Amino acid sequence: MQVSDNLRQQSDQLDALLARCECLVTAEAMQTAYARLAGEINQRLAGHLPVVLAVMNGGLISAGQLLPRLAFPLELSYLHATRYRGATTGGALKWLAQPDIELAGREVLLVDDILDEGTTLAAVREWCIDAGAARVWIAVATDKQHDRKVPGLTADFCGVSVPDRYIFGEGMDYHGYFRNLPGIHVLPEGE
Ligand SMILES: O=P(O)(O)OC[C@H]1O[C@H](OP(=O)(O)OP(=O)(O)O)[C@H](O)[C@@H]1O
Ligand SMILES: Nc1nc2[nH]cnc2c(=O)[nH]1
Repeated sequence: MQVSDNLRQQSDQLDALLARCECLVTAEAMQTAYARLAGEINQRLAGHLPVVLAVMNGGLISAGQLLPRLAFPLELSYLHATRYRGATTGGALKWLAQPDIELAGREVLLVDDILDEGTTLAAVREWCIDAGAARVWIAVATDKQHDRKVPGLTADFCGVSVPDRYIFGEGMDYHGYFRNLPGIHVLPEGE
């Protein structure tokens, strides 16, 4: 099948953009961060039979990196709550899918790619508590450094701290693309 000129052009533009972007955290450094994060989670949650919830879409890669490194029985499900939907600034949270595991009385580990302002994880944590979760833990691959966080919301487990810029890779997108990129990348300043 022939790729349309339009798609080919878009693909070339994305390649050109990526070539101008800066890599903030290398793929190797992210592997080290996932391994440390998993070690911390193993220490805290082994024996608790937690429910691990990947926060889609961004949490897909973090969950995929962490889960094989968790050395205890757990149940896995996912939820899809989004407020950026391809944009570089956040809007209202929209739920697209809720978890299919009963959370009452369970310890729940939310896994996501980034804690930015915290609106997403605060709402998801609240939802889990309303569903009867005994305790909600938060694990993120990245934690963005600024003073706009939802008060009281912190990650229990964090891979790397990142500066206050729009980043992508390791599950995070740029207009829907680049989630599959290993490592953390930023747009050139001012773009
Ligand atoms: O801390 P916040 O400011 O709320 O931002 C963090 C959220 O933003 C991203 O999700 P997004 O809404 O982009 O959906 P996606 O996972 O499908 O990319 C990311 O995966 C987090 O869930
Ligand atoms: N891709 C991406 N998604 C986000 N969601 C919240 N902050 C960010 C960010 O910096 N990059």
